[in-house]
Formats: sequence, C-alpha cells, structure tokens
Amino acid sequence: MKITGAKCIVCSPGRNFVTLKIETDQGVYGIGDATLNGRELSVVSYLEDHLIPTLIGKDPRRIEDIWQYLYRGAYWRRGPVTMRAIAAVDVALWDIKAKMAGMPLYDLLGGKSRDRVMVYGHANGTDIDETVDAVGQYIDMGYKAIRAQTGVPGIKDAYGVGRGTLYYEPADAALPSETGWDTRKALNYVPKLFEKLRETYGFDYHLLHDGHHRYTPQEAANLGKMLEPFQLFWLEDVTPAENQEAFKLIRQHTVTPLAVGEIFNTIWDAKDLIQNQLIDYIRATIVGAGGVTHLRRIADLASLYQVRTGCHGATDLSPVTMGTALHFDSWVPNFGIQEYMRHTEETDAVFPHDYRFDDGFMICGDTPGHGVDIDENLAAKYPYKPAYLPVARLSDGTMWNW
Ligand SMILES: O=C(O)[C@@H](O)[C@@H](O)[C@H](O)[C@H](O)CO
Ligand SMILES: [Mg+2]
Repeated sequence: MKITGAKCIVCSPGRNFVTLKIETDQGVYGIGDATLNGRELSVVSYLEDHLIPTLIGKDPRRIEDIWQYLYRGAYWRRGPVTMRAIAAVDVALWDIKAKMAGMPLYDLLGGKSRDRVMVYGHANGTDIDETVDAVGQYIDMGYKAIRAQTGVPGIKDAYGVGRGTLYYEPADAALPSETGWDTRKALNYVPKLFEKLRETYGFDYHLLHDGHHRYTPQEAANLGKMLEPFQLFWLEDVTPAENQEAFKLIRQHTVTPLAVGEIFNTIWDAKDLIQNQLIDYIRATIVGAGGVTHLRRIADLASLYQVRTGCHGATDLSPVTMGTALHFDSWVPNFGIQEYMRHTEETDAVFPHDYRFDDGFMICGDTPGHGVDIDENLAAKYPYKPAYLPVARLSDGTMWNW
C-alpha cells in the first residue's frame, strides 16, 4: 500500500483550521488536524514544503515508523509547529488504518473502557453574577462539569471572558489585541466566584478554573489554598510549566487538584510533573502532542503515577481532533475528563462527524476511522483570515502571560 498524495485544506468557518488529507493507492484517505491557533500557516508550510514530499510512496500502514522518521529525521526535535505537523500525519494514518480494518478507532486502540466520556463546558461572564448565571445554563444543558471564568473589576479583558457567555473564541483580531492583567485583583476576586457558585449550586457539580499561566508559583499556591473549601475538580495552568520544578512549591501548600499541558507537545514537557506526581491531570492533546501515537505514550506514563487525562478541547482544536480525542478517551484506562468547547454550526457543517453530546457526556460514533470528514467544497467557501491570540500586559506595561 502506498501514500499517493497529501494536501493541506485551510479554511475559516467561524475560525481558522488546517486539515491534512492523505490519499493512498487503495482509494482510502485519512484526515488529520494541524491547527495551531494564531500560527496556522507555519504548520501548512512545514507540511507542504517539508513533510509531504517525504511521505509520497511510503506505506501508510507503517504508522510508528513514519512517526519515528518524522520526529528523528527532523533533527530539530519538538516544538508546537513540528509536533502538530507530525500529529496531523499520525491521525490521518490512524484514520486510514481503522478504515481499512473496518473498525472505529477506539477498537483499534484496544476497545472501549467506557461507553461515554464526561466533558466540561466553558461558562463565563463579565462579573460574578453573570458567570453564576452562565454556569446555571450549562447545568440546565446537562453538564456535570463546568469551567468558570469571570471578568475581574479593574482588569481589561481578563482571560476567558468571550463574546457571549456560552461560546469562547480567543483569537480575535488580525493582529494581537492587548489585554490587561493584575494578579492581586484576581486573587481577591476569583475565590469569591467559587464561593458564590457553591452557595448557589452546591457540591454536586464539578467546577474547574483556568489560571492560564498568569500566577507565579507562590501566587498559584495561594490561589490553590484559597480555593480548597470549594473543592474544584481542577485548577489549570496555574503557573507557566517550563519549570516543572515550580509545581513542587504549589504542591506543598495546596491539595486543590492541578491540571497542566495543553501547550505541551511531547512527553518530555510532562515527564517530571508526572513522575513526581506534581499534577493530577495531563492536558496534552491529540493535535498538540504528536497525535495518537505519542499521546498514548504520555497517557501510559501518567497511568503509572495515577495521573489522569484531561485533554484540551477548545474551539481552536478542530472537530477532527475532537472526534479522534473521543475515541482515545473511550479507550484510555486512566481517563479523567474531556474539554468540550462547542464549535459553531458553520464549523460542524464543514466537518461532518458522528460524535454527539448527551446529558453532560460525549459519545463517539462507530464509523470506521475517527468518524470525522471534511466537506472540501464547503470549506472553500470560508477562506483563511489572519487571527491572533491576544497578548497581556500588567498595569505598568510589563508583558505578561496571556
Ligand atoms: O483551557 C482552554 O480551553 C484554554 O486554555 C484555551 O481556550 C486556550 O486559551 C486556547 O486553546 C488557545 O488557543
Ligand atoms: Mg487552558
């Protein structure tokens, strides 16, 4: 069997996506997500100018060998662009293999460990009252787990507050928009949100919060400690994780569960965090961390240390990643939770899929492959539009972590 062709399909049905399509001499094709929010075209070039020429003629059944060829053969290893390009190839090849086997991907991985996958949605508001209402809307929709993010008085465009309370798309301008940050104001306000949420809805729902890399380790420990009475499911990205050691300080001071990893792109980013049990959930994703082949290795390492998966699932991860992730989540023994930020209707039309939401859970379909396709004619109606993630500055103008 041979790969006869491959191409990138760039489209923007409400937001930008990059999809890799790999074709074979057996007439079976596979698709993979290659979207890197705010840097999409860099992955298109990496694929079209550098990887695709090396794929033509290779046997698509040799998924592992192709993964090793692309990872080791680059010489310049790791990084978000490289690993998303490799992920797109990997997912497309798993899609082809499952189609050829006539199996849904979860069966190829080892079969289901659960019939449905618990997900969490994103509730947000400009202030505590609006956010409490938005959480109530998610509860009414059947969600058992809800991430809550609120605007903070005195902070311009605090993280996580989107256009509308039930949909959140951070890439918002043709050049990076400037937002503000003030840790002291956030530390004084965020705990009050969760106090109000527990007073209003009790403890039967999982509540999550994303620190989005904004706190120093000491501040993160302080926030984790202040949130302990509200029993969060997790506090995410509470401090930048390049320095994995930093989590030792946080761990010494709080039992609030910690989740990290949506920006990780290989097992090496997470190895020390997992082996030293400095986190409770690993957020690495199919598209971000080298595809099914590599994410499976990360999940297996995590399982040795009772760390569970909590894959990233924002709107900038296409339905191809969502579909593949749901197969992965249905199989992986140490599953924790799956993020599910619903895509727009335009996006869902471009990417027909067989997964579905049901009462706070997602159920992946049984179509051979990962169950997601792309309507190329419809995709062509939504041309790429430059869109950047915002940047953040402190009140004195210092660049901070968005
Ligand atoms: O946990 C999350 O969903 C966020 O961290 C993301 O929305 C993140 O901001 C975007 O994926 C960045 O593109
Ligand atoms: Mg996050």
